[in-house]
Amino acid sequence: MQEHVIIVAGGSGSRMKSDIPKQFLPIHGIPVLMYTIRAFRNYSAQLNIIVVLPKNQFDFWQELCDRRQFSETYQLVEGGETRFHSVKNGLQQVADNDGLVAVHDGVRPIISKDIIAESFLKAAEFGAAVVSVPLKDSIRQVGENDTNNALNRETFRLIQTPQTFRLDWMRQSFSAGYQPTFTDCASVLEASGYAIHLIEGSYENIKITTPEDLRWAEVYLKP
Ligand SMILES: Nc1ccn([C@@H]2O[C@H](COP(=O)(O)OP(=O)(O)OP(=O)(O)O)[C@@H](O)[C@H]2O)c(=O)n1
Ligand SMILES: C[C@](O)(CO)[C@H](O)COP(=O)(O)O
Repeated sequence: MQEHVIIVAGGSGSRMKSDIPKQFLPIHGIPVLMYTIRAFRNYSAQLNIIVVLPKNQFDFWQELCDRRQFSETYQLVEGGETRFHSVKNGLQQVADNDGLVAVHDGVRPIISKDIIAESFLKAAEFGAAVVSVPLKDSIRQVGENDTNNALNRETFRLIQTPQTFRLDWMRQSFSAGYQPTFTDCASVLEASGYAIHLIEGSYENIKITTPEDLRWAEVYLKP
């Protein structure tokens, strides 16, 4: 079955508050997005890789690639207003309808070959495979008037990417339209009635969101 990945890097990185978009920030001198693309290429030479970036960052990205002689093969696609729209733009570049498509955050560079392989394997079996980890901290729900109450953390999971799906399920779900509650692809497919199969992720598979995440990424990533 043909495998595809849409690596979304079309966001603005507002929480990082950096001068350059967080997907381009250097870790050991190498831009974050290059680690992410390489992780998927190392998984498979046959994988169809689609990278989504804001149109106004294409030239800067090309400069970075030239400077670092980064020559991995992938299709470059323009980002959208929200993550949902960026994924949808990426999906339009996939010609196939029978294969599997993984969606991964461009700013999750510490993704292992084993997790990528498992996500495709389980998506082939269940139709929808989403990477997750159990909570290590306690959890409380906050309410009005400064109230809060304990919840059972065993009943929760933190959701990561890759999130991998049958292509026909993806197309059907993304054609149903955007809802502001969508924070990932799993929520989009769930809204269309598809069951999500959770698979084990990794605590190292962090999403680079705020400045301290960069320091962890430096520790986990080898130059
Ligand atoms: N319109 C958007 C918004 C987000 N993303 C991507 O979705 C991933 C997860 O989003 P997040 O970490 O929230 O990235 P940003 O939206 O860039 O960050 P922030 O929310 O801090 O502005 C990132 O790889 C981001 O580039 C995207 O492709 N297109
Ligand atoms: C897709 C995601 O990384 C799964 O944890 C997350 O939902 C992205 O959320 P964000 O609000 O775009 O950071």
